[in-house]
Amino acid sequence: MCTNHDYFMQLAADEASKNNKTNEGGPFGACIVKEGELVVVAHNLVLATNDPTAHAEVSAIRAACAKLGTHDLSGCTLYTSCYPCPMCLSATIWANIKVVYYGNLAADADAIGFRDDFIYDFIEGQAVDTTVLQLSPLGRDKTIVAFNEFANKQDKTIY
Ligand SMILES: Nc1ccnc(=O)[nH]1
Repeated sequence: MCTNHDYFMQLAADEASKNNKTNEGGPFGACIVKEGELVVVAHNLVLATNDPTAHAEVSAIRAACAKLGTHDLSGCTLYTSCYPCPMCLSATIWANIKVVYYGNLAADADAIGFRDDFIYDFIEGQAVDTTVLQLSPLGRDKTIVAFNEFANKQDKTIY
């Protein structure tokens, strides 16, 4: 069991290292495992795809969902070379992944120039630089319409 854990984390770590040679994105790798079997290995693709959301974990979730043909990764385990950023943590929860193993800490990512820690601070209202994002309410009377329709919809899917 311990051997498998080490094996899957090594896959994630090697995938992260690859990016230092190919420059497809930051040094982050991840893999998703189901019932002890590898589903996908993925790495950060932010630079290769011009997609700021293409973190290793999101890329792994997208690939696993495509491969398994579902939006629901219940029963899957995520191994990631770094503690997930808030976006990836949310994506993990949305995907119903319940078990995550991480290698590096958010502080380790901060130490090499990534803003993981900063975003956590921002969400907690503790960021020093609050000019990074202006977040204002607007037009709820317009937007609530679709929510009211959904509330009354008979054939809805909740995820
Ligand atoms: N934890 C992470 C931070 C930034 N990029 C990633 O792919 N992963």
